[in-house]
Amino acid sequence: MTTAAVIVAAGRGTRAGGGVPKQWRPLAGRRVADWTLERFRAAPEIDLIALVLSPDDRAAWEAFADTPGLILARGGADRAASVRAGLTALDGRGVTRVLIHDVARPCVSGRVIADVLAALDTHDGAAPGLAVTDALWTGADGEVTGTQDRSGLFAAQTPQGFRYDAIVAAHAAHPGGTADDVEVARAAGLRVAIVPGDPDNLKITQAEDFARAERILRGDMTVRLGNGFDVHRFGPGDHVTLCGVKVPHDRGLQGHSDADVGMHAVTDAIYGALARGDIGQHFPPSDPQWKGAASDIFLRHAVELAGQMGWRVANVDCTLICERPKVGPHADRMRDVMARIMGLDRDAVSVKATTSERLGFTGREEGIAALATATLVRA
Ligand SMILES: Nc1ccn([C@@H]2O[C@H](COP(=O)(O)OP(=O)(O)OP(=O)(O)O)[C@@H](O)[C@H]2O)c(=O)n1
Ligand SMILES: C[C@](O)(CO)[C@H](O)COP(=O)(O)O
Repeated sequence: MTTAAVIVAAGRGTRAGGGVPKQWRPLAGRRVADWTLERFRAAPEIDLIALVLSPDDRAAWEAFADTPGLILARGGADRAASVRAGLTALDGRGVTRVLIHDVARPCVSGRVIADVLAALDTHDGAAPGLAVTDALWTGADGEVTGTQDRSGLFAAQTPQGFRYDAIVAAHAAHPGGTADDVEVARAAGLRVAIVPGDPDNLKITQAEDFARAERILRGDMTVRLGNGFDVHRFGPGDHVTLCGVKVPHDRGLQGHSDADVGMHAVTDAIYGALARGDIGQHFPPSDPQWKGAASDIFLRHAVELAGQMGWRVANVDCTLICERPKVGPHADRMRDVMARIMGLDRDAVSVKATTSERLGFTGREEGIAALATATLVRA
């Protein structure tokens, strides 16, 4: 089963104003589109994403051109035409389920994505909806002209999910002019389930919606913590590399890279705070290009990834566990080296050491272990 997302981002955002289409405007430290894409990249169920762009948004085409897992499609004159372009771009890729989402809904949650997909087990389509709770009026010339029955009414959200072949056929058969893809699906006779929507999953439409979305995203989580742990065994050699510093020793540390156990633990703590796996996933030991690699490559990558995801490292704390070599005389140099790599002040980087009282593998001087904690804050 291959699950794709079509994110339609070819609109002009005329109601939001601002001189730039709303998806390219800043929001809580990133662009609206970056938040939306990140939400789908973070969803474990999503295998690939088609991003539908306006031919006029040349900078976006260039920026996203070589992004792995992202297929770019040329948008049309209205939303439905852009959806069709996204669906066509997925043709021949074995897609069985597709979620269609407005780029202008950057606060969509993993819960909503999962619920829509789960409902596709029993329905041809599924979409989040919020039961209307306010009274509904009709009005004209600034006056109320009547009250509408709100029972059974829902406010429709995205992502709207469908079996891929069914929604492609439904769009091909529809003359156009629809509000959303659920309308297209129902016109083709498909059954669409309503799953609980999320009040925070707003569509940025008017200028004032940016402030609400910003509050939601910033309030989402402002601090993240991650931990890292690593061990390397001793082997032949005349030095060890710890937290980027070459320390003379009567043995070396063994590993695929330079075996910098401290820097590896710090790197893993950052990946951990981002919930993005560990060094081995990003730099597989089976790949010969990382043999003997200096570990600053890994740490730089983790810090860059944090930036791309809207986070910055605030501080790290690393504890090296070994009987020898003595770390204390080198600790400040280690802090300086790692601070420079991460773009931090030395005060935000702690390196300390302990023995294990001659107990265990570190006590027997078979290897060195390292523990690290990283704090990330919103960039
Ligand atoms: N030709 C179009 C029109 C709209 N959309 C996308 O459809 C979604 C919902 O549309 P809407 O909120 O109406 O966005 P805009 O069309 O950009 O806004 P406006 O109507 O204010 O211009 C948005 O993600 C928008 O980018 C699209 O991909 N192609
Ligand atoms: C698809 C949609 O998000 C459902 O609420 C919405 O209809 C799209 O926005 P528009 O303002 O109607 O173009």
